[in-house]
Amino acid sequence: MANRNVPIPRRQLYIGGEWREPVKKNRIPIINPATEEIIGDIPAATAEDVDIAVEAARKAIARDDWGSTTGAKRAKYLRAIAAKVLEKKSVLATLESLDSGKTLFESAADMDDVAGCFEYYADLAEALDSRRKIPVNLNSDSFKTYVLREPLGVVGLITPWNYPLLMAIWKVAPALAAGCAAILKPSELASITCLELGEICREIGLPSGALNILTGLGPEAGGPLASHPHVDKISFTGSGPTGSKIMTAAAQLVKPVSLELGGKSPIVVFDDIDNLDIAAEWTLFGIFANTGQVCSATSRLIVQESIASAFLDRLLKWTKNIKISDPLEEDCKLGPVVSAGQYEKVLKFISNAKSEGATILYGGKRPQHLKKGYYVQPTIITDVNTSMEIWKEEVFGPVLCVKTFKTEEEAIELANDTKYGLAAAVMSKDVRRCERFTKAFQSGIIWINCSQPTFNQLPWGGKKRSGFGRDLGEWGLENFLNIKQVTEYTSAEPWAFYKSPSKN
Ligand SMILES: NC(=O)c1ccc[n+]([C@@H]2O[C@H](COP(=O)([O-])OP(=O)(O)OC[C@H]3O[C@@H](n4cnc5c(N)ncnc54)[C@H](O)[C@@H]3O)[C@@H](O)[C@H]2O)c1
Ligand SMILES: NCCCC=O
Ligand code: NA
Repeated sequence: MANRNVPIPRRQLYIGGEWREPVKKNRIPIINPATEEIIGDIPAATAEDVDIAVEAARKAIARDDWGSTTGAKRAKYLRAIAAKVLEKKSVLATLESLDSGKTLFESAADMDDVAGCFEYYADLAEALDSRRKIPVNLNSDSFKTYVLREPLGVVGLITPWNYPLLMAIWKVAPALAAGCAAILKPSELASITCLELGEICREIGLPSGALNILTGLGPEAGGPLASHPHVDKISFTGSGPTGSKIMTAAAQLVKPVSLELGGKSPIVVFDDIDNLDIAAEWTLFGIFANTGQVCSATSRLIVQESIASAFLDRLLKWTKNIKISDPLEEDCKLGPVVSAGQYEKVLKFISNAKSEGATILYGGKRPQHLKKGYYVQPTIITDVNTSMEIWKEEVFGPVLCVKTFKTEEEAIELANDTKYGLAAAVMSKDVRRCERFTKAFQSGIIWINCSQPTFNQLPWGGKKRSGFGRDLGEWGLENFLNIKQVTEYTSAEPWAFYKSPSKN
């Protein structure tokens, strides 16, 4: 077991490069979901703190050391942050697990991803210097034109708890690479590592106000950020209902938003797969990794009827082998869900499925050997029909529902039978068929013969009610850039649209 006695730092809000007590001095308890114990507290920002942070960010934009630096200089800061994250990886990973219930293995992998994401956007920040001003040839003797890419300004980043630091960094790294000044509002359910990012920024000497971190409740801290007149954009990751509120607030000021929301993603398994075990493992990884609290979790298994029984049999064998324990224990593969609220919500989805007539093939309860903590067994549900809640709604927990199909057409129809459109997976050795599914799936992310692998270079986001806009890749950087066209009249001749008064 890793050292669970890692002290939980008592931090304040990180504003203008320093720690600052919230104006109203309120704090929110930190709960370890594995023990249900209070292990510390975080500051609770309100509208007053948002105002102070926005002012600090505006000053940073106006200063030479941030707003008008080169991408190459900003890249140095990003690389310094990446190096510090790696230096502190073990403590950060432990804190992430204590706060969110994520297995230590996954938390450590997240820290590598966090550092990799800063490195990736450092490369893009450097490359931006040569793309900052692009001439556009009009074949005109009278006009010279070019297009500028400039930082968008002050940006608000509102993020969820499922990958507490990683989801924040998917926005922080490109925002800083672009030269914006950012205000990060992480989830009140898991904010520790985001506050530690503040300490890292302080240690590496990030110019003050370039990144500000306001922990606090959604409506109290996130709400005023979304509706602030001097915040130029909101980039949000979280649930659909909150996304809708943020879009409504932003709409009042015609403020741009990007929304990364939930999903109910399908994984379609065909009978031509060579190896049932390989497909079974990907299927389980697609829904039980991070205890199913993944926006892109492939939570609907659509399996060809001819192999359904054999495949379910294999899934059960693999599922029974998953170690469920305190996330800091070695080889733990399934920790608790994040909070009491999430625990109740997941169990309610399972009991509703049962009362609607579905069969709980495996799991569905608290594991018997764990008396405390928000643990839910990995759960597989069969006899599902398309009108059931469990087929339609995002559970955000370790719950897989299963349907069978006979034909390819039927599989596509079932896969797209959702209001969401984040991700979709197909398992088949038929290359042409995989191409047909790639085209037919109504989603932003397609996995072929796998589920969930995620790379910094690739765009991340969905369609339908999974939101719009893209994080990651070059698209993630474009989110934070203003495109400005510049047109110069270069002719010595008059424009001659009006009759010249000197000719009267
Ligand atoms: N598409 C993606 O990339 C992606 C990634 C991770 C999570 N998610 C989604 O996130 C959801 C789970 O995360 P969650 O429970 O933290 O979501 P949530 O919507 O409850 O909270 C997300 C963030 O919004 C803040 N917030 C809440 N109410 C607010 C308000 N009125 N105004 C401004 N901010 C407010 C919260 O404090 C938190 O920081 C799931 O639906 C999941 O699918 C999506
Ligand atoms: N692999 C990272 C997925 C992020 C969404 O929840
Ligand atoms: Na917590």
